[in-house]
Amino acid sequence: MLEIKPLGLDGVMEIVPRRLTDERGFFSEVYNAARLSEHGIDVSFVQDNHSYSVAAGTLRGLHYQLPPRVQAKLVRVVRGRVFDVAVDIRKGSPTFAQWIGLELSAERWNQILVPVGFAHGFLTLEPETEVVYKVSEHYSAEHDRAIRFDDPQIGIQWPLDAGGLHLSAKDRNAPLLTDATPFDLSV
Ligand SMILES: Cc1cn([C@H]2C[C@H](O)[C@@H](COP(=O)(O)OP(=O)(O)O[C@H]3O[C@H](C)C(=O)[C@H](O)[C@H]3O)O2)c(=O)[nH]c1=O
Repeated sequence: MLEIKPLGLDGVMEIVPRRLTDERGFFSEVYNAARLSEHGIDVSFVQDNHSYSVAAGTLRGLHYQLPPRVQAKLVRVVRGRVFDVAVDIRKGSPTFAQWIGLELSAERWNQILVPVGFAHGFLTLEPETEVVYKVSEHYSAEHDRAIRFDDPQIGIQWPLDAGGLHLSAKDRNAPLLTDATPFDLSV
């Protein structure tokens, strides 16, 4: 019922659930804990989020929550397309500051699993894009943190086109990874 592909950074996976089509349209189990567990993915999610971005070129991220409110995320696009990015921010990790990017779209029907210890962000590639995602820990404004999307130490190759970039003030003024709140996510 689903395809799972490691993306080359510790635990970051692409997941593609099947769409069962008939003359009416399709049906898809977009989240099934037992199916994921069969593939060794045992994350309990406690909150569903839904973000809608009007314009292409909207960049949300890079975000994470500090311990003890760290979050794993299961992200998918139900309308439009995004370039989705996970960054390893675990102090002491051999792949610290490395990133993985993946296009998620309603058409591809694919998802990305972002484990605890990774910052997450996405750039919308079409207007009117809707992203829905599960998180494994409730939102905590006190533990919510951001890192600059264009941090040279990380070096994400965002597919920016000539259009403007739409950022929140929080993201525009986010610190670099080196100046981010010191934390040890390997706990
Ligand atoms: C994340 C979150 C936010 N909020 C409130 C806080 C603000 O009043 C408003 C917008 O929050 P923010 O600007 O942080 O939203 P995004 O920029 O889309 O943040 C998300 O962007 C990237 C892609 C992520 O991975 C995170 O899940 C999340 O940080 O919603 C809540 O009430 N609950 C929540 O779980």
